[in-house]
Amino acid sequence: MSVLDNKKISFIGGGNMAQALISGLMARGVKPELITVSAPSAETRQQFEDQKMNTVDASVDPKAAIIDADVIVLAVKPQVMNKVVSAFADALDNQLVISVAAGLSTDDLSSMLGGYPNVVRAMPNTPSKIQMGATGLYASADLDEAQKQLATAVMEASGLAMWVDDETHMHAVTAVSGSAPAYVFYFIESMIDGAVALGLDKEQASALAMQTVLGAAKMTIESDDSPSELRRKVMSPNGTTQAAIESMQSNEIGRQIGEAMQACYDRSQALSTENK
Ligand SMILES: NC(=O)C1=CN([C@@H]2O[C@H](COP(=O)(O)OP(=O)(O)OC[C@H]3O[C@@H](n4cnc5c(N)ncnc54)[C@H](OP(=O)(O)O)[C@@H]3O)[C@@H](O)[C@H]2O)C=CC1
Ligand SMILES: O=C(O)[C@@H]1CCC=N1
Repeated sequence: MSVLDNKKISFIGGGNMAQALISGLMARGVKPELITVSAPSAETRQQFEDQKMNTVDASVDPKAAIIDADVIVLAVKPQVMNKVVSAFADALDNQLVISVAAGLSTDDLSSMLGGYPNVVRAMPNTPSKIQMGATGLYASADLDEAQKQLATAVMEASGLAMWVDDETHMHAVTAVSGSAPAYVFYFIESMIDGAVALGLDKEQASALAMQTVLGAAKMTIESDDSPSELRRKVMSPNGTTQAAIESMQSNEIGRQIGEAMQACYDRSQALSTENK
C-alpha cells in the first residue's frame, strides 16, 4: 500500500526532467495509464503514447491535463511558466501542484496560479531517470500533511528526497544537486580527455573514468569514513596521488567549485525576479 496507489499524475511539459521523473514513477509501479503528459509538440507526445501514457496537446486544450488529476507536476522552463499555467489555473480543484522549475518561489507560483495554495516547490536532478535522483522540496507551513506525504512519495520514486524548512535554501539545493550532475559530467569529460592525452584510447579512458567516479561516489555513501578521510587513504606520502592533489590545490580547484556553485545560486535567485 502506497500513497501513490491509483493516483493520477499529470505532467505539464514532457522534456528531460519530466521524462526522468516519469521513469522513477514507473519503476515504482505507477501504471502508465495513470500518467498524463501535456506538451505542444506531437513528437514529444508520441514518445509517451508509445509507452501507453495519456497525452494532451497543450496548444489545443491545456485544461484537459489537469481536470482529472490528483497531482500536477509543472515541468516547463521558468521563462514560460506564467503563460503556461494561466491557461488552466482557473480549473484547479484541490489537486497537489509540484513545480520543478528553477528559481520560482512558492509565492510566485501560487500567484501565477491565481492564489492557489497547494503548491510544492521541488528541485530534482536528471539521475532521477535511473532512480538515483537527489531532490530538495519546500512548501509553506500551510500545506496539509497528506499533500506533503504525496509530494514526498512522487519525488522519492526517483531517489532521495529531502524537505528544507527555509525556502532560500532551494537555491543552495539547486547548486549542490539540481545542476550538479552537470559538474560531475564535466569532471568525467575532463578525466577522459586527460587520459587520452596520456595515451589511452577513448574507449578505455571512458570506461575507467566512469567506473572510478561511480566507485568513489558509492564509497562516500557506504563507508564510515568522510570524503576527506577516503581521499587521504588513497594518498601515499610522496606518491602519485599526492602529486595530483597538490596540482589541484595549487590551481585552487576547491575554490573554483565554490565559485561555480555561487554562480548557480545567484542565477537561481535571478530567475525568480526575471519570471514573476
Ligand atoms: N534538466 C534538468 O536537469 C533540470 C530541470 N529542472 C527544471 O525542469 C523544468 C524543465 O526543464 P527540462 O525538462 O530540462 O526542459 P525541456 O526543454 O527538456 O522540457 C520542457 C518541456 O516543456 C514543454 N512545454 C513548452 N511549452 C509548453 C506548454 N505551453 N504546455 C505544456 N508543455 C510545454 C516542452 O514541450 P515540447 O517537448 O512539446 O516542446 C518540453 O517538453 C525547468 O523549469 C527546469 O528549471 C529542474 C531540475 C533539473
Ligand atoms: O540549468 C537549469 O536551469 C536547470 C535547473 C537545474 C538544472 N537544470
